[in-house]
Amino acid sequence: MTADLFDSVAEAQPSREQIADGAVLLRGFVRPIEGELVEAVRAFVLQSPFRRMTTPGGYQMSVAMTNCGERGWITDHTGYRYDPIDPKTGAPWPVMPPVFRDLARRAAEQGGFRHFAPDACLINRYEPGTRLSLHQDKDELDYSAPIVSVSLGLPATFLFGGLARADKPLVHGDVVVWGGPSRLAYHGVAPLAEGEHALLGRIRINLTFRRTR
Ligand SMILES: O=C(O)CCC(=O)C(=O)O
Ligand SMILES: [Fe+2]
Repeated sequence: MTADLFDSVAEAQPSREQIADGAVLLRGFVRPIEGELVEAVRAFVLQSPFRRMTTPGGYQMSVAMTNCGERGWITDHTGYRYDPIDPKTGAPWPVMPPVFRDLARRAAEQGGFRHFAPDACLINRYEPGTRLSLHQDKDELDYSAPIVSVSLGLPATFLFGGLARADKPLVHGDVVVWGGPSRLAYHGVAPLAEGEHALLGRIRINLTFRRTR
């Protein structure tokens, strides 16, 4: 416990960096609640496990995914969509806990977007070698709400708006918020490097909060 207290003084100095028009990087933003977030994800996956979904083109994604919230993002041979039911379990997705809603709202506010109320949280799991190719988040009905994206575990090189931010990888605790003029910016994740994270081991978890309608 004592070591944790000293760590939080030394490391958890949140900072806010504008990365594009309408996009900010909040370093260390979720460090104060990292334990709660990780425990929540552990509980979700008992109900709705990680799975590698298939794209409409028939490819299996290398990122394993699950969701929490009123609706979850899924892909299969018929297309991409949000669905209130987990196709793997036939039941609703795990409920999005207040700590998730609150963090998404607070982060969005730091990006200049007030009253963000996500109804979906996509949970991505990366292992070394896993990547996510460049794409836009555009399966939502209304682009006025931002995207809030939380990084936990191993660091990742985030590609945003055509720029490789290799000089400053996203690390555990960081949050990226993009909306407004950046809402449809292309982004992706370069293949994850080998590593071992103190809390999560050999993985990276990303939480992507969205308002889908
Ligand atoms: O893992 C990340 O940092 C990005 C995830 C993402 O872009 C997505 O889920 O749409
Ligand atoms: Fe995305």
